[in-house]
Amino acid sequence: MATPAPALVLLPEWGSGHLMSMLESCKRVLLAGAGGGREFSITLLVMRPPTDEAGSEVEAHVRREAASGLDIRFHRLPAVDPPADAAGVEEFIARYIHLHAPHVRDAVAGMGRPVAALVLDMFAAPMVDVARDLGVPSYVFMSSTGAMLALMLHLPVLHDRVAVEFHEVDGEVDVPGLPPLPPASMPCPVVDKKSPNYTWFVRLGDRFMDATGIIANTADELEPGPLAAIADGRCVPGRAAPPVYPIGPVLSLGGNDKRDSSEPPHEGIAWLDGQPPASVVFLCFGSMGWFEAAQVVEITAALERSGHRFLWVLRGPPPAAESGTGAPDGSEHPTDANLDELLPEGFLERTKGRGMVWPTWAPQKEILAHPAIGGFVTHGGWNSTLESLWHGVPMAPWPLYAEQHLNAFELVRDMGVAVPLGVDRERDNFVEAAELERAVRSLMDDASEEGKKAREKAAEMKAVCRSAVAAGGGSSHAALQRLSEALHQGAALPKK
Ligand SMILES: COc1cc(-c2[o+]c3cc(O)cc([O-])c3cc2O[C@@H]2O[C@H](CO)[C@H](O)[C@H](O)[C@H]2O)cc(OC)c1O
Ligand SMILES: O=c1ccn([C@@H]2O[C@H](COP(=O)(O)OP(=O)(O)O)[C@@H](O)[C@H]2O)c(=O)[nH]1
Repeated sequence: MATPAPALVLLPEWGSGHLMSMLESCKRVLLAGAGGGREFSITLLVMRPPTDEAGSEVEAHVRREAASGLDIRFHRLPAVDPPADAAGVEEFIARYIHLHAPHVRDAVAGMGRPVAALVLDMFAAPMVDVARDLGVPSYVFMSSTGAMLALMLHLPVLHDRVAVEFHEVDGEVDVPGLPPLPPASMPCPVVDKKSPNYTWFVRLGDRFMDATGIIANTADELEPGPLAAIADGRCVPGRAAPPVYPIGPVLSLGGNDKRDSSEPPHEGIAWLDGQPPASVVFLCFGSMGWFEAAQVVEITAALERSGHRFLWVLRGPPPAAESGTGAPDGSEHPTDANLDELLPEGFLERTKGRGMVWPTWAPQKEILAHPAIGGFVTHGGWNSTLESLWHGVPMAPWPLYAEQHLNAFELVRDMGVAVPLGVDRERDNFVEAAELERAVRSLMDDASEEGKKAREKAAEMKAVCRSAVAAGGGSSHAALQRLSEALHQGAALPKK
Protein backbone atom coordinates (compact mmCIF):
# COMPACT_ATOMS: atom_id res chain seq x y z
CA MET A 1 0.00 0.00 0.00
CA ALA A 2 1.34 3.47 -0.91
CA THR A 3 2.39 5.71 2.01
CA PRO A 4 -0.15 8.53 2.39
CA ALA A 5 1.03 12.03 1.47
CA PRO A 6 2.73 13.77 4.43
CA ALA A 7 0.43 16.15 6.25
CA LEU A 8 0.74 19.86 6.89
CA VAL A 9 -1.08 20.15 10.20
CA LEU A 10 -2.33 23.71 10.63
CA LEU A 11 -3.12 25.44 13.90
CA PRO A 12 -4.42 28.89 12.98
CA GLU A 13 -5.84 31.50 15.30
CA TRP A 14 -9.58 31.75 14.52
CA GLY A 15 -9.58 35.37 13.21
CA SER A 16 -10.21 35.40 9.44
CA GLY A 17 -7.02 37.38 8.69
CA HIS A 18 -4.94 34.75 10.45
CA LEU A 19 -6.82 31.60 9.43
CA MET A 20 -7.34 32.39 5.75
CA SER A 21 -3.88 33.78 5.23
CA MET A 22 -2.32 30.60 6.73
CA LEU A 23 -4.63 28.30 4.79
CA GLU A 24 -4.13 30.08 1.44
CA SER A 25 -0.36 29.98 1.98
CA CYS A 26 -0.41 26.26 2.76
CA LYS A 27 -2.61 25.63 -0.29
CA ARG A 28 0.21 27.16 -2.33
CA VAL A 29 2.60 24.65 -0.73
CA LEU A 30 0.18 21.88 -1.66
CA LEU A 31 -0.03 23.03 -5.28
CA ALA A 32 3.71 23.71 -5.60
CA GLY A 33 4.52 20.26 -4.18
CA ALA A 34 2.13 18.50 -6.53
CA GLY A 35 3.95 20.04 -9.50
CA GLY A 36 7.33 18.88 -8.19
CA GLY A 37 6.46 15.30 -7.25
CA ARG A 38 6.11 16.22 -3.57
CA GLU A 39 2.58 15.46 -2.49
CA PHE A 40 1.17 16.89 0.75
CA SER A 41 -2.21 16.92 2.40
CA ILE A 42 -3.58 19.57 4.74
CA THR A 43 -5.24 18.92 8.08
CA LEU A 44 -6.63 22.01 9.73
CA LEU A 45 -7.00 21.77 13.50
CA VAL A 46 -10.13 23.71 14.37
CA MET A 47 -10.32 25.24 17.84
CA ARG A 48 -13.74 26.32 19.04
CA PRO A 49 -13.44 30.13 18.86
CA PRO A 50 -14.14 32.02 22.06
CA THR A 51 -17.07 33.99 20.61
CA ASP A 52 -20.15 32.84 18.67
CA GLU A 53 -19.50 35.44 16.00
CA ALA A 54 -15.99 34.11 15.36
CA GLY A 55 -17.44 30.58 15.49
CA SER A 56 -19.85 31.32 12.64
CA GLU A 57 -17.07 32.87 10.56
CA VAL A 58 -14.84 29.83 11.04
CA GLU A 59 -17.68 27.48 10.11
CA ALA A 60 -18.30 29.44 6.91
CA HIS A 61 -14.61 29.09 5.98
CA VAL A 62 -14.67 25.36 6.77
CA ARG A 63 -17.75 24.82 4.60
CA ARG A 64 -16.25 26.69 1.68
CA GLU A 65 -12.85 25.00 1.90
CA ALA A 66 -14.37 21.53 2.34
CA ALA A 67 -16.04 22.06 -1.04
CA SER A 68 -12.81 23.23 -2.73
CA GLY A 69 -11.85 19.77 -4.00
CA LEU A 70 -8.34 20.00 -2.51
CA ASP A 71 -6.98 17.45 -0.03
CA ILE A 72 -7.97 19.47 3.05
CA ARG A 73 -9.31 17.74 6.15
CA PHE A 74 -10.72 19.32 9.27
CA HIS A 75 -10.06 18.01 12.76
CA ARG A 76 -12.11 19.60 15.50
CA LEU A 77 -10.22 19.89 18.76
CA PRO A 78 -12.09 19.29 22.01
CA ALA A 79 -13.36 22.52 23.55
CA VAL A 80 -11.44 24.06 26.44
CA ASP A 81 -12.59 26.66 28.95
CA PRO A 82 -11.28 30.11 28.05
CA PRO A 83 -9.03 31.71 30.68
CA ALA A 84 -11.29 33.80 32.91
CA ASP A 85 -8.60 36.06 34.36
CA ALA A 86 -6.73 37.30 31.28
CA ALA A 87 -5.94 40.99 31.56
CA GLY A 88 -5.38 41.66 27.88
CA VAL A 89 -6.32 40.51 24.40
CA GLU A 90 -2.96 39.09 23.32
CA GLU A 91 -2.56 37.31 26.67
CA PHE A 92 -6.05 35.86 26.25
CA ILE A 93 -5.39 34.62 22.72
CA ALA A 94 -2.02 33.07 23.56
CA ARG A 95 -3.28 31.40 26.75
CA TYR A 96 -6.50 30.14 25.19
CA ILE A 97 -4.58 28.59 22.31
CA HIS A 98 -2.02 27.11 24.68
CA LEU A 99 -4.73 25.33 26.69
CA HIS A 100 -5.27 23.21 23.55
CA ALA A 101 -1.70 21.81 23.69
CA PRO A 102 -2.68 18.29 24.92
CA HIS A 103 -5.37 18.07 22.24
CA VAL A 104 -2.98 19.25 19.54
CA ARG A 105 -0.52 16.62 20.72
CA ASP A 106 -3.16 13.87 20.49
CA ALA A 107 -4.32 15.04 17.07
CA VAL A 108 -0.79 15.08 15.61
CA ALA A 109 0.18 11.79 17.26
CA GLY A 110 -2.93 10.15 15.80
CA MET A 111 -2.44 11.37 12.22
CA GLY A 112 -1.54 7.89 10.99
CA ARG A 113 0.70 9.38 8.31
CA PRO A 114 4.02 11.25 8.18
CA VAL A 115 3.78 14.85 9.30
CA ALA A 116 5.70 17.38 7.22
CA ALA A 117 4.98 20.24 9.61
CA LEU A 118 2.93 21.46 12.49
CA VAL A 119 2.21 24.96 11.17
CA LEU A 120 1.59 27.32 14.09
CA ASP A 121 -0.07 30.70 14.26
CA MET A 122 2.28 33.34 15.73
CA PHE A 123 0.19 33.25 18.94
CA ALA A 124 0.68 29.45 19.12
CA ALA A 125 4.49 29.53 18.92
CA PRO A 126 5.03 27.84 22.33
CA MET A 127 3.63 24.67 20.76
CA VAL A 128 6.98 24.15 19.03
CA ASP A 129 7.49 21.96 22.13
CA VAL A 130 4.61 19.69 21.12
CA ALA A 131 6.21 19.18 17.71
CA ARG A 132 9.64 18.56 19.22
CA ASP A 133 8.26 15.93 21.64
CA LEU A 134 6.57 14.15 18.76
CA GLY A 135 9.67 14.38 16.56
CA VAL A 136 7.97 16.37 13.80
CA PRO A 137 9.03 19.74 12.30
CA SER A 138 7.34 22.95 13.45
CA TYR A 139 6.85 26.09 11.36
CA VAL A 140 5.55 29.42 12.63
CA PHE A 141 3.27 31.17 10.16
CA MET A 142 3.71 34.95 10.24
CA SER A 143 0.60 36.62 8.86
CA SER A 144 2.08 40.05 9.51
CA THR A 145 5.16 41.87 8.22
CA GLY A 146 8.81 40.88 8.06
CA ALA A 147 9.38 44.01 10.16
CA MET A 148 7.06 42.70 12.90
CA LEU A 149 8.88 39.37 12.67
CA ALA A 150 12.28 41.06 13.09
CA LEU A 151 10.92 43.04 16.04
CA MET A 152 9.45 39.97 17.71
CA LEU A 153 12.67 37.97 17.30
CA HIS A 154 14.61 40.92 18.70
CA LEU A 155 12.19 41.63 21.54
CA PRO A 156 13.87 39.34 24.11
CA VAL A 157 17.15 41.18 23.35
CA LEU A 158 15.44 44.58 23.71
CA HIS A 159 13.85 43.36 26.93
CA ASP A 160 17.33 42.81 28.42
CA ARG A 161 18.80 46.00 26.98
CA VAL A 162 16.03 48.53 27.58
CA ALA A 163 14.93 48.70 31.21
CA VAL A 164 12.37 51.49 30.84
CA GLU A 165 9.14 51.71 28.84
CA PHE A 166 9.85 52.31 25.14
CA HIS A 167 8.17 55.75 25.26
CA GLU A 168 10.68 56.72 27.97
CA VAL A 169 13.63 55.89 25.73
CA ASP A 170 15.71 58.92 24.86
CA GLY A 171 15.56 58.89 21.05
CA GLU A 172 14.60 55.95 18.90
CA VAL A 173 14.42 52.19 19.28
CA ASP A 174 16.86 50.13 17.22
CA VAL A 175 15.29 47.18 15.45
CA PRO A 176 17.67 45.33 13.11
CA GLY A 177 16.83 45.95 9.47
CA LEU A 178 14.59 48.95 10.09
CA PRO A 179 15.32 52.67 10.20
CA PRO A 180 15.50 53.92 13.84
CA LEU A 181 11.99 53.46 15.16
CA PRO A 182 10.17 56.25 17.05
CA PRO A 183 8.64 54.75 20.22
CA ALA A 184 5.22 56.00 19.03
CA SER A 185 5.48 53.48 16.17
CA MET A 186 5.87 50.44 18.43
CA PRO A 187 3.05 47.86 18.09
CA CYS A 188 0.23 47.93 20.66
CA PRO A 189 1.18 44.75 22.57
CA VAL A 190 4.59 46.15 23.59
CA VAL A 191 3.68 49.70 24.67
CA ASP A 192 3.15 48.75 28.32
CA LYS A 193 5.83 46.52 29.79
CA LYS A 194 3.82 45.92 32.96
CA SER A 195 1.09 44.29 30.90
CA PRO A 196 1.00 40.49 30.48
CA ASN A 197 0.51 41.18 26.76
CA TYR A 198 4.07 42.45 26.62
CA THR A 199 5.38 39.46 28.57
CA TRP A 200 3.61 37.16 26.13
CA PHE A 201 5.10 38.89 23.11
CA VAL A 202 8.61 38.56 24.55
CA ARG A 203 7.89 34.87 25.10
CA LEU A 204 6.41 34.37 21.63
CA GLY A 205 9.43 36.03 20.01
CA ASP A 206 11.71 33.75 22.02
CA ARG A 207 9.80 30.63 20.97
CA PHE A 208 9.91 31.62 17.28
CA MET A 209 13.64 30.84 17.54
CA ASP A 210 12.92 27.19 18.33
CA ALA A 211 10.83 26.56 15.22
CA THR A 212 12.18 24.52 12.32
CA GLY A 213 11.27 27.38 10.00
CA ILE A 214 9.12 30.47 9.61
CA ILE A 215 6.68 30.95 6.74
CA ALA A 216 6.02 34.63 6.09
CA ASN A 217 3.38 36.36 3.99
CA THR A 218 5.81 38.85 2.50
CA ALA A 219 8.43 38.99 -0.24
CA ASP A 220 12.18 39.55 -0.17
CA GLU A 221 11.94 42.61 -2.40
CA LEU A 222 9.13 44.15 -0.32
CA GLU A 223 11.02 44.03 2.97
CA PRO A 224 14.70 43.47 2.18
CA GLY A 225 15.97 45.19 5.34
CA PRO A 226 14.15 43.18 8.02
CA LEU A 227 14.45 39.88 6.13
CA ALA A 228 18.21 40.30 5.64
CA ALA A 229 18.62 41.24 9.31
CA ILE A 230 16.91 38.01 10.35
CA ALA A 231 18.89 35.87 7.89
CA ASP A 232 22.20 37.50 8.93
CA GLY A 233 21.57 36.69 12.59
CA ARG A 234 21.33 40.36 13.63
CA CYS A 235 18.04 39.97 15.52
CA VAL A 236 19.41 37.57 18.12
CA PRO A 237 23.19 37.98 18.24
CA GLY A 238 25.04 34.70 18.66
CA ARG A 239 22.08 32.55 17.65
CA ALA A 240 20.97 31.65 14.13
CA ALA A 241 17.29 32.30 13.50
CA PRO A 242 15.26 29.56 11.78
CA PRO A 243 15.16 29.88 7.99
CA VAL A 244 12.44 32.27 6.87
CA TYR A 245 10.43 31.45 3.74
CA PRO A 246 8.87 34.68 2.38
CA ILE A 247 6.29 33.21 -0.01
CA GLY A 248 3.97 36.22 -0.42
CA PRO A 249 2.08 38.18 -1.25
CA VAL A 250 -0.62 35.62 -0.62
CA LEU A 251 -3.91 37.49 -0.89
CA SER A 252 -6.43 35.51 1.04
CA LEU A 253 -10.01 35.20 0.00
CA GLY A 254 -12.34 34.86 2.85
CA GLY A 255 -14.72 37.77 3.01
CA ASN A 256 -18.00 37.49 1.13
CA ASP A 257 -16.37 39.40 -1.70
CA LYS A 258 -16.11 36.68 -4.32
CA ARG A 259 -18.73 37.56 -6.90
CA ASP A 260 -20.09 35.31 -9.59
CA SER A 261 -19.67 37.02 -12.98
CA SER A 262 -23.39 36.56 -13.64
CA GLU A 263 -24.27 38.67 -10.55
CA PRO A 264 -24.69 42.43 -10.92
CA PRO A 265 -21.68 44.40 -9.64
CA HIS A 266 -21.58 45.71 -6.09
CA GLU A 267 -23.07 49.23 -5.88
CA GLY A 268 -19.68 50.65 -5.00
CA ILE A 269 -18.09 49.05 -8.05
CA ALA A 270 -20.93 50.27 -10.28
CA TRP A 271 -20.33 53.79 -8.95
CA LEU A 272 -16.58 53.51 -9.55
CA ASP A 273 -17.29 52.46 -13.15
CA GLY A 274 -18.53 56.02 -13.76
CA GLN A 275 -15.46 57.78 -12.29
CA PRO A 276 -12.27 58.88 -14.11
CA PRO A 277 -9.10 56.78 -13.69
CA ALA A 278 -7.16 57.20 -10.43
CA SER A 279 -9.56 59.92 -9.25
CA VAL A 280 -11.15 58.32 -6.17
CA VAL A 281 -9.67 58.04 -2.69
CA PHE A 282 -10.84 54.86 -0.93
CA LEU A 283 -11.19 54.84 2.86
CA CYS A 284 -11.59 51.51 4.68
CA PHE A 285 -10.39 50.41 8.10
CA GLY A 286 -10.21 46.64 8.30
CA SER A 287 -12.42 44.11 9.97
CA MET A 288 -12.41 45.93 13.31
CA GLY A 289 -12.06 49.63 12.51
CA TRP A 290 -14.81 52.10 13.43
CA PHE A 291 -14.98 55.70 14.64
CA GLU A 292 -16.71 57.76 17.32
CA ALA A 293 -19.09 60.50 16.13
CA ALA A 294 -16.53 63.29 16.79
CA GLN A 295 -14.00 61.60 14.52
CA VAL A 296 -16.63 61.07 11.81
CA VAL A 297 -17.25 64.84 11.78
CA GLU A 298 -13.53 65.48 11.21
CA ILE A 299 -13.45 63.00 8.33
CA THR A 300 -16.48 64.55 6.63
CA ALA A 301 -14.92 68.02 6.89
CA ALA A 302 -11.63 66.76 5.43
CA LEU A 303 -13.33 65.00 2.52
CA GLU A 304 -15.54 67.98 1.72
CA ARG A 305 -12.66 70.44 1.78
CA SER A 306 -10.24 68.23 -0.17
CA GLY A 307 -12.53 68.39 -3.19
CA HIS A 308 -11.53 64.85 -4.18
CA ARG A 309 -13.85 62.01 -5.10
CA PHE A 310 -14.13 59.38 -2.38
CA LEU A 311 -15.52 55.95 -1.53
CA TRP A 312 -15.69 55.64 2.26
CA VAL A 313 -16.53 52.47 4.17
CA LEU A 314 -17.92 53.83 7.43
CA ARG A 315 -18.80 51.38 10.19
CA GLY A 316 -20.58 51.89 13.51
CA PRO A 317 -19.51 50.81 17.02
CA PRO A 318 -19.55 47.11 17.90
CA PRO A 319 -22.54 46.10 20.03
CA ALA A 320 -20.41 45.81 23.17
CA ALA A 321 -18.78 49.24 22.80
CA GLU A 322 -21.47 51.01 24.81
CA SER A 323 -21.44 48.51 27.67
CA GLY A 324 -17.62 48.28 27.64
CA THR A 325 -17.73 44.47 27.53
CA GLY A 326 -15.75 43.60 24.43
CA ALA A 327 -14.90 40.14 23.11
CA PRO A 328 -12.05 38.60 25.13
CA ASP A 329 -10.02 38.03 21.96
CA GLY A 330 -10.44 41.65 20.89
CA SER A 331 -12.30 40.59 17.78
CA GLU A 332 -15.49 42.59 18.23
CA HIS A 333 -16.66 43.58 14.79
CA PRO A 334 -18.19 46.93 13.95
CA THR A 335 -21.86 47.20 13.11
CA ASP A 336 -23.40 48.66 9.96
CA ALA A 337 -23.36 52.42 10.32
CA ASN A 338 -26.56 54.39 10.67
CA LEU A 339 -25.59 57.15 8.23
CA ASP A 340 -28.49 59.42 9.21
CA GLU A 341 -27.25 59.44 12.78
CA LEU A 342 -23.49 59.51 12.17
CA LEU A 343 -23.07 61.95 9.28
CA PRO A 344 -23.50 65.70 9.71
CA GLU A 345 -26.65 67.08 8.15
CA GLY A 346 -26.38 67.80 4.44
CA PHE A 347 -23.04 66.00 3.95
CA LEU A 348 -24.41 63.43 1.52
CA GLU A 349 -26.27 66.07 -0.51
CA ARG A 350 -23.24 68.37 -0.66
CA THR A 351 -20.95 65.59 -1.86
CA LYS A 352 -23.52 63.91 -4.13
CA GLY A 353 -21.94 62.67 -7.35
CA ARG A 354 -18.37 62.88 -6.11
CA GLY A 355 -18.59 60.75 -3.00
CA MET A 356 -20.12 57.54 -1.74
CA VAL A 357 -20.39 56.36 1.87
CA TRP A 358 -20.85 52.61 2.26
CA PRO A 359 -22.11 51.56 5.71
CA THR A 360 -21.26 47.87 5.74
CA TRP A 361 -18.62 45.33 4.67
CA ALA A 362 -17.31 46.21 1.20
CA PRO A 363 -15.54 44.11 -1.45
CA GLN A 364 -12.16 45.73 -0.70
CA LYS A 365 -10.06 43.59 -3.03
CA GLU A 366 -12.35 44.31 -5.98
CA ILE A 367 -12.41 48.01 -5.12
CA LEU A 368 -8.62 48.26 -4.92
CA ALA A 369 -8.41 46.53 -8.29
CA HIS A 370 -10.64 49.19 -9.90
CA PRO A 371 -8.86 51.68 -12.19
CA ALA A 372 -10.80 54.60 -10.66
CA ILE A 373 -9.03 54.16 -7.32
CA GLY A 374 -6.07 56.52 -6.91
CA GLY A 375 -5.27 56.26 -3.20
CA PHE A 376 -6.17 54.34 -0.05
CA VAL A 377 -6.63 55.69 3.46
CA THR A 378 -6.25 52.44 5.41
CA HIS A 379 -5.79 51.22 8.96
CA GLY A 380 -2.67 49.55 7.55
CA GLY A 381 -3.53 45.95 8.39
CA TRP A 382 -1.04 43.75 6.60
CA ASN A 383 -3.61 42.00 4.40
CA SER A 384 -5.04 45.37 3.31
CA THR A 385 -1.53 46.64 2.66
CA LEU A 386 -0.64 43.66 0.48
CA GLU A 387 -3.90 44.07 -1.45
CA SER A 388 -3.10 47.75 -2.04
CA LEU A 389 0.45 47.03 -3.16
CA TRP A 390 -0.73 44.20 -5.42
CA HIS A 391 -2.75 46.80 -7.34
CA GLY A 392 -0.14 49.56 -7.06
CA VAL A 393 -2.36 51.86 -4.97
CA PRO A 394 -0.46 54.38 -2.76
CA MET A 395 -1.64 54.73 0.81
CA ALA A 396 -2.12 57.09 3.74
CA PRO A 397 -1.96 54.79 6.79
CA TRP A 398 -4.18 55.53 9.77
CA PRO A 399 -3.16 52.89 12.35
CA LEU A 400 -5.78 51.86 14.89
CA TYR A 401 -4.80 48.62 16.65
CA ALA A 402 -2.51 45.54 16.77
CA GLU A 403 0.81 46.12 14.96
CA GLN A 404 -0.50 48.82 12.61
CA HIS A 405 1.58 51.72 14.00
CA LEU A 406 4.68 49.76 13.03
CA ASN A 407 3.20 49.00 9.60
CA ALA A 408 2.48 52.72 9.05
CA PHE A 409 6.08 53.61 9.87
CA GLU A 410 7.40 50.98 7.48
CA LEU A 411 5.07 52.02 4.63
CA VAL A 412 6.03 55.69 4.89
CA ARG A 413 9.65 55.64 6.02
CA ASP A 414 11.05 52.39 4.71
CA MET A 415 9.03 51.39 1.61
CA GLY A 416 8.01 54.91 0.57
CA VAL A 417 4.63 53.72 -0.75
CA ALA A 418 2.56 55.94 1.55
CA VAL A 419 2.23 59.57 2.55
CA PRO A 420 2.28 60.28 6.30
CA LEU A 421 -0.88 61.01 8.26
CA GLY A 422 -0.53 62.55 11.73
CA VAL A 423 -2.39 60.31 14.17
CA ASP A 424 -2.65 61.28 17.85
CA ARG A 425 -1.98 57.97 19.62
CA GLU A 426 -2.62 59.59 23.00
CA ARG A 427 -6.18 60.46 21.86
CA ASP A 428 -7.31 57.08 20.60
CA ASN A 429 -5.58 57.65 17.23
CA PHE A 430 -7.57 60.85 16.59
CA VAL A 431 -6.94 62.70 13.32
CA GLU A 432 -7.90 66.36 12.90
CA ALA A 433 -9.83 67.38 9.77
CA ALA A 434 -7.03 69.68 8.57
CA GLU A 435 -4.46 66.89 8.84
CA LEU A 436 -6.61 64.39 6.95
CA GLU A 437 -7.37 66.99 4.28
CA ARG A 438 -3.62 67.63 3.90
CA ALA A 439 -2.87 63.90 3.60
CA VAL A 440 -5.68 63.28 1.08
CA ARG A 441 -4.48 66.20 -1.06
CA SER A 442 -0.92 64.93 -0.82
CA LEU A 443 -2.01 61.45 -1.86
CA MET A 444 -4.33 62.53 -4.69
CA ASP A 445 -3.22 65.92 -6.09
CA ASP A 446 -1.24 65.59 -9.32
CA ALA A 447 0.93 68.51 -8.19
CA SER A 448 1.97 66.94 -4.87
CA GLU A 449 5.64 65.89 -4.88
CA GLU A 450 5.13 63.70 -1.79
CA GLY A 451 2.18 61.95 -3.46
CA LYS A 452 4.07 61.56 -6.73
CA LYS A 453 6.88 59.72 -4.94
CA ALA A 454 4.41 57.42 -3.15
CA ARG A 455 2.55 56.75 -6.42
CA GLU A 456 5.78 55.88 -8.22
CA LYS A 457 6.93 53.61 -5.39
CA ALA A 458 3.53 51.89 -5.21
CA ALA A 459 3.63 51.25 -8.97
CA GLU A 460 7.12 49.78 -8.52
CA MET A 461 5.85 47.54 -5.71
CA LYS A 462 2.97 46.31 -7.87
CA ALA A 463 5.54 44.99 -10.34
CA VAL A 464 7.66 43.61 -7.47
CA CYS A 465 4.69 41.73 -5.96
CA ARG A 466 3.72 40.15 -9.23
CA SER A 467 7.22 39.12 -10.24
CA ALA A 468 7.95 37.73 -6.74
CA VAL A 469 5.25 35.08 -7.08
CA ALA A 470 5.91 34.34 -10.75
CA ALA A 471 7.16 30.88 -11.66
CA GLY A 472 10.67 30.77 -13.10
CA GLY A 473 12.69 33.25 -11.09
CA GLY A 474 10.30 34.96 -8.66
CA SER A 475 11.83 35.18 -5.17
CA SER A 476 8.63 34.05 -3.40
CA HIS A 477 8.14 31.26 -5.89
CA ALA A 478 11.73 30.14 -5.21
CA ALA A 479 11.09 30.34 -1.44
CA LEU A 480 8.01 28.17 -1.93
CA GLN A 481 10.10 25.58 -3.75
CA ARG A 482 12.73 25.62 -0.96
CA LEU A 483 9.98 25.29 1.62
CA SER A 484 8.36 22.43 -0.24
CA GLU A 485 11.70 20.62 -0.43
CA ALA A 486 12.43 21.20 3.28
CA LEU A 487 8.96 19.94 4.21
CA HIS A 488 9.36 16.89 2.02
CA GLN A 489 12.79 16.08 3.52
CA GLY A 490 11.68 16.68 7.11
CA ALA A 491 8.45 14.67 7.09
CA ALA A 492 8.40 12.15 9.93
CA LEU A 493 5.95 9.77 11.55
CA PRO A 494 5.02 11.26 14.94
CA LYS A 495 6.45 9.38 17.93
CA LYS A 496 3.73 7.95 20.12
C1 LIG B 1 0.08 40.58 13.80
O1 LIG B 1 0.22 41.13 15.08
C2 LIG B 1 -0.95 41.21 15.80
C3 LIG B 1 -2.21 40.72 15.39
C4 LIG B 1 -3.32 40.85 16.21
C5 LIG B 1 -4.63 40.38 15.79
O2 LIG B 1 -5.35 39.64 16.61
C6 LIG B 1 -6.58 39.17 16.26
C7 LIG B 1 -7.30 38.40 17.15
C8 LIG B 1 -8.53 37.88 16.76
O3 LIG B 1 -9.17 37.06 17.58
C9 LIG B 1 -9.08 38.16 15.54
C10 LIG B 1 -8.37 38.95 14.66
O4 LIG B 1 -8.89 39.21 13.52
C11 LIG B 1 -7.12 39.46 15.00
C12 LIG B 1 -6.36 40.23 14.12
C13 LIG B 1 -5.14 40.70 14.55
O5 LIG B 1 -4.37 41.48 13.80
C14 LIG B 1 -4.48 41.58 12.43
O6 LIG B 1 -3.81 40.49 11.86
C15 LIG B 1 -3.57 40.63 10.47
C16 LIG B 1 -2.76 39.46 10.00
O7 LIG B 1 -3.58 38.38 9.78
C17 LIG B 1 -2.78 41.87 10.15
O8 LIG B 1 -1.48 41.77 10.61
C18 LIG B 1 -3.46 43.07 10.75
O9 LIG B 1 -2.57 44.17 10.63
C19 LIG B 1 -3.80 42.89 12.17
O10 LIG B 1 -4.67 43.94 12.51
C20 LIG B 1 -3.17 41.46 17.43
C21 LIG B 1 -1.93 41.92 17.82
O11 LIG B 1 -1.73 42.55 18.98
C22 LIG B 1 -2.81 43.24 19.43
C23 LIG B 1 -0.82 41.81 17.02
O12 LIG B 1 0.36 42.28 17.42
O1 LIG C 1 -15.11 46.28 4.46
C1 LIG C 1 -14.15 45.50 4.43
C2 LIG C 1 -13.13 45.48 5.42
C3 LIG C 1 -12.09 44.58 5.30
N1 LIG C 1 -12.03 43.71 4.27
C4 LIG C 1 -10.95 42.71 4.16
O2 LIG C 1 -10.57 42.28 5.45
C5 LIG C 1 -9.19 42.02 5.51
C6 LIG C 1 -8.58 42.86 6.63
O3 LIG C 1 -7.33 42.33 6.97
P1 LIG C 1 -6.17 43.21 7.54
O4 LIG C 1 -5.01 42.34 7.79
O5 LIG C 1 -5.92 44.35 6.65
O6 LIG C 1 -6.72 43.82 8.87
P2 LIG C 1 -7.52 43.23 10.15
O7 LIG C 1 -8.96 43.37 9.81
O8 LIG C 1 -7.10 41.79 10.33
O9 LIG C 1 -7.08 44.13 11.21
C7 LIG C 1 -8.61 42.38 4.15
O10 LIG C 1 -8.47 41.20 3.38
C8 LIG C 1 -9.69 43.26 3.54
O11 LIG C 1 -9.75 43.17 2.13
C9 LIG C 1 -13.01 43.74 3.28
O12 LIG C 1 -12.96 42.96 2.32
N2 LIG C 1 -14.03 44.63 3.41
